[in-house]
Amino acid sequence: MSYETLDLEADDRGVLTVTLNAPERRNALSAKMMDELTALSRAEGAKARAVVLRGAGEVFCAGGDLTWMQAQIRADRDGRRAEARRLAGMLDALNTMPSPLIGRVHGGAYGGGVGLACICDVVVAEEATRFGFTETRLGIIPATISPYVLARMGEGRARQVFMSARIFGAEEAVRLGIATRAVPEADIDAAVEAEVAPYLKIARGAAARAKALARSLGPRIDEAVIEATIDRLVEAWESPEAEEGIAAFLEKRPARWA
Ligand SMILES: C/C(=C\C(=O)SCCNC(=O)CCNC(=O)[C@H](O)C(C)(C)COP(=O)(O)OP(=O)(O)OC[C@H]1O[C@@H](n2cnc3c(N)ncnc32)[C@H](O)[C@@H]1OP(=O)(O)O)CC(=O)O
Repeated sequence: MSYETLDLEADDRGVLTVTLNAPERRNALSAKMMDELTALSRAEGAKARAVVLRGAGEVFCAGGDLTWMQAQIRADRDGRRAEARRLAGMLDALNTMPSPLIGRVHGGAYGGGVGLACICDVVVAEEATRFGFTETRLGIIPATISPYVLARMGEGRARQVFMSARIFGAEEAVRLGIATRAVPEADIDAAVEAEVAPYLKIARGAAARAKALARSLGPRIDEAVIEATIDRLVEAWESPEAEEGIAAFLEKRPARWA
């Protein structure tokens, strides 16, 4: 399959490196990129011995594409639900992909970008990376990503970072359980390679079953939970705060809150 928004590079060990490739928009998750990540997780990604996920340009991923979100605010309810389901479906497809998923995170990860990191089995972050659940600055909430985030950090810490939308560094991301380790910029590729290495020596089927077992025994992320997050995102898009917050970002001005 060919991809417009992803660059794929497979090596002879079965390691597939997937690069989010829309650097001019800071790798924001457009509808096209979501569909391609879903397709990849069921095709090449599912067959790889390990998948490394990274971003082109200055940041790993700026989260959901806010021009796409603004279009949902202006769409009808059925359209909004379908698009929220597109995002939730992509997160579920990646989360249930049997192959080990190793995140190589640099520069910044915001909103859905942190959500992607939370779906990875291992995350190596550059020390200078900035993280943030910035949704409440935009008048929306971390909705479809929230089950994966809660699985990493628990309710108490999620409340703090979700509600405040504060930006934090890579060391704190490690403490919160988002990243496995933080390394200097010069060491990141070697660190990713060190994280990939164990997966080249183990039985792939057993590793996939271990991943599925951990998922089934961890916090419940089933169809009902995913549907509830879709409802919450649709509700968020329907609020006047979303209209103002997203417009303010796209118009490069401070939001005017009531
Ligand atoms: C998944 C769910 C929710 C979300 O994910 S909501 C989105 C959360 N993300 C953010 O709040 C990040 C928004 N972006 C930024 O804060 C900054 O762009 C940056 C990532 C810190 C990078 O800053 P920098 O100064 O390097 O670059 P610019 O701001 O000038 O951006 C360049 C260019 O890219 C456009 N852009 C950036 N981010 C997005 C985005 N998320 N969506 C659309 N477009 C984006 C930006 O507008 C600039 O475009 P120009 O046309 O060049 O001006 C919900 C759930 O959980 O369900």
